[in-house]
Amino acid sequence: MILVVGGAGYIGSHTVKSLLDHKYDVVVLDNLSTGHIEAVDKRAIFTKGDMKDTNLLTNIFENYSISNVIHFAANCYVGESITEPLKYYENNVAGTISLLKMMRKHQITNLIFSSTCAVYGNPNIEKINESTLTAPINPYGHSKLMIEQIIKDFSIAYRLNYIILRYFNAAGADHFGRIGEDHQPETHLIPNILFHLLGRSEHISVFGDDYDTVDGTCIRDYIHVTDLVNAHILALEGLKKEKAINKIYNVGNEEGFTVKEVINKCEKVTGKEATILYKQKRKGDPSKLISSSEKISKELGWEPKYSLEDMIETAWKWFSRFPKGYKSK
Ligand SMILES: NC(=O)c1ccc[n+]([C@@H]2O[C@H](COP(=O)([O-])OP(=O)(O)OC[C@H]3O[C@@H](n4cnc5c(N)ncnc54)[C@H](O)[C@@H]3O)[C@@H](O)[C@H]2O)c1
Ligand SMILES: O=c1ccn([C@@H]2O[C@H](COP(=O)(O)OP(=O)(O)O[C@H]3O[C@H](CO)[C@H](O)[C@H](O)[C@H]3O)[C@@H](O)[C@H]2O)c(=O)[nH]1
Repeated sequence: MILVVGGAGYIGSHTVKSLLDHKYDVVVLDNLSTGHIEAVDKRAIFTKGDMKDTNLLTNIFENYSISNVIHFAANCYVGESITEPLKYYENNVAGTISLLKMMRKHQITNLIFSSTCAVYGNPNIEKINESTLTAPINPYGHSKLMIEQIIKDFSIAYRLNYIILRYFNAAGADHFGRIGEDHQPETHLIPNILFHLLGRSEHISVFGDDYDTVDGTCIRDYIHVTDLVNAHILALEGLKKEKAINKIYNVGNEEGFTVKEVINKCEKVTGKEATILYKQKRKGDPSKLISSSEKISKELGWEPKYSLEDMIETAWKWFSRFPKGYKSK
């Protein structure tokens, strides 16, 4: 049985569905701070609660035969992490320590952890690989890098097999439009462009237009949530065969798009025209992040299947059907 911590969130809920489709039994633990009960597939066992609640974790580990933990739970907004750093260190770092302690106590030895390209900070290179220097520029990135170190040290001292996945920018939704991205407030670029194109906001804000990039706006590497989910399925299978143990992998498309290019692509897919409002740079934003995902391709056989267009199309399908997210269901 797999314990998915944070399984009611955006990436977690898509992963839960796929795990169940792959015939894994799943228990979800989520405090619903940013997640949604409606996003959790009914075939999974759902427990509402916090990963810092040791009694609750004891109950879960005593009642279910958990072989692996997939850990998505975190606060994950770059901007908010600058204004509320303690929230990030407490929930992300202290929360993970609590989870690890309980895993140790109950002899659960397999972990997949959601890290981020934010651990690299603002590297001035074309493609980032796993050996690129880690130098976060915001508390969110710092919190994730601290957790990576804690997991490594924990694994040396006690028995733990781990895989750390450093995702680039997740986007898109389930291809059947059943679940999607629903954050309150939404800070991510693609949903905000699509909300605007749906008529739910007057304009799309673009944060900064004088970065050192082709058109002055930030470059990111967007990866379809389904491709990310597939990386977890492969990681789980890798851990089972012990061939990928204690590794860190980037997960991205190896292609960068500026904010303006993403807006253009959204206009093309939806056939609607956006009104852009240029604003100040957002604090803590690196100018360019593009992945090299060669390592995970070589070692786990992972390949991304979906383009930026696919991400926008599936997100558009989700937002058009459920313009108020899970509340409209
Ligand atoms: N979305 C991205 O582009 C992106 C990129 C890189 C890394 N990540 C990482 O992937 C993971 C999932 O991201 P997401 O976009 O799905 O975020 P999300 O906010 O949609 O999901 C996080 C889930 O964790 C739950 N949660 C938070 N704190 C908890 C706690 N203390 N106990 C129990 N549950 C708790 C939330 O309720 C939510 O359901 C995060 O760890 C994030 O840092 C996301
Ligand atoms: O309304 C918006 C929203 C975003 N942006 C810009 O679009 C780019 C992407 O921003 P997002 O907020 O969509 O994504 P981030 O790169 O800030 O962060 C996301 O990806 C990171 C990894 O890069 C983290 O892991 C994090 O969890 C996740 O939120 C940034 O340059 C941002 O300034 C805008 O111009 N307007």
